[in-house]
Amino acid sequence: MASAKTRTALFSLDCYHVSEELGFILPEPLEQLPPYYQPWMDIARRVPELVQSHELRSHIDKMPLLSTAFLQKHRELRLAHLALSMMTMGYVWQEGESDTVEKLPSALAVPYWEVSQCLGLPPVLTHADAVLANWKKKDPEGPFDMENLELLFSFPGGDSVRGFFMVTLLVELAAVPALRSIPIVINGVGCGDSDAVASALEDISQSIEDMTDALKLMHVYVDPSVFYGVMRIYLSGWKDNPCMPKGLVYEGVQTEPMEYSGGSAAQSSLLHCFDELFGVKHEAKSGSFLTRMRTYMPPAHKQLIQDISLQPSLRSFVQQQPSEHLKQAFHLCVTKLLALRSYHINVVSRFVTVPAARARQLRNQSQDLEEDMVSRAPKGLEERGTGGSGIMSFLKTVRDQTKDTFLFDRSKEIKPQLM
Ligand code: HEM
Repeated sequence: MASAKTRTALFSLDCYHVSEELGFILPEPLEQLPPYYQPWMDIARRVPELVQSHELRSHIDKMPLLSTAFLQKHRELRLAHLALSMMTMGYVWQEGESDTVEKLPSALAVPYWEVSQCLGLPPVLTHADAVLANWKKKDPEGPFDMENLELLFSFPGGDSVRGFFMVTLLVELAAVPALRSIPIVINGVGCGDSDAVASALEDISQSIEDMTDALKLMHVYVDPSVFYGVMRIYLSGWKDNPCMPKGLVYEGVQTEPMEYSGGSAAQSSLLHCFDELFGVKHEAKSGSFLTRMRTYMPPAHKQLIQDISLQPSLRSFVQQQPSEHLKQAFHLCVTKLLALRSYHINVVSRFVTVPAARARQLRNQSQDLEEDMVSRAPKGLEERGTGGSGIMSFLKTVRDQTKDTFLFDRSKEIKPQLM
């Protein structure tokens, strides 16, 4: 039996807004705000059609300036942040990269800023909005799967938008067993129980493999040309973005422009948790991008990552213990994480690099560009992720740093599908 001292020191997920069943996913997101906020909801729900008819900006310009005082509960604030984010991205990118805006009007900017302050999120669309809080079950009693899930809000791009956000949601869901095992690993290290740690690490490695399998669904549900040519711009931000070099003025908040990165699954807390748990050390430039991405997460999730990083090192524990079983389990985790990152690079290549090359080729041939969706994609984003990173070099550096976490050089022996 654990002593009172060790019991009080046990690590648990209780205070980090992590759900037992859904992990970082917001459980049962609200679908409606109090009736006072109907003007927001009416516009936010129509973003795809209003962008396509070039009317979103004029609707938002006529919107009343509403008080945020009637938004109290966490789920209300999350829904408000999501709705305001969708409107903001649509407003900024309605005319593509060539005719962006310098200012967000105060009726949008002021409440957006206030809601963001309450939640500790930035005033831009984040992974926590578009994925974690943007879902409902068609049949509330039915399963949490592709057929039974739908979006609360969307962008132009039809089924591919749903596919992109929902597949990402399913990746989050696949990681829940891994999240649940993190306290078992930390507590096992704390009391020197190498069997418990090994078994929890095996569960984590299985869960990471399931994340990779879920990510494979991207190819089923998302059309790369629609992703690249139509919807990707709406995820883009106004930091490190050549289309908006000055950033964006939030009217009524501050006269100076502000810069924020767009939505990216680099803002998902999952891999940040695994990196801290396994002791993956990132190189300076990619590490600082990833650290900056943590400021785009709900504060409780960011805190969890931070607290995992403060625990005694799992990697050193595995090194010191004589158990071969433990070493194997740790290696399996790093191998699966490496395989996930390698597979993700494949996905990015298919959804960004290949369409970008095609768009360049079409431009050089100066063909009838309107014919092809990819050629309508913003040129400024060709080399960049929506989070603003220089894509491939960043992703490959992060993947290679993961390899350095092996206790000894097994990377050649294990042969994950590296590119
Ligand atoms: C079509 C699908 C996807 C594309 C095109 C894509 C693209 C990208 C890009 C361009 C980056 C670089 C950072 C940035 O500037 O945004 C990135 C980073 C990242 N993405 Fe994705 N992504 C996709 C799906 C996903 C999914 C479903 C996940 C899982 C939750 C994910 C997890 C990550 C992570 C964790 C990073 C940070 C780098 C790392 O830790 O390895 N991505 N992604």
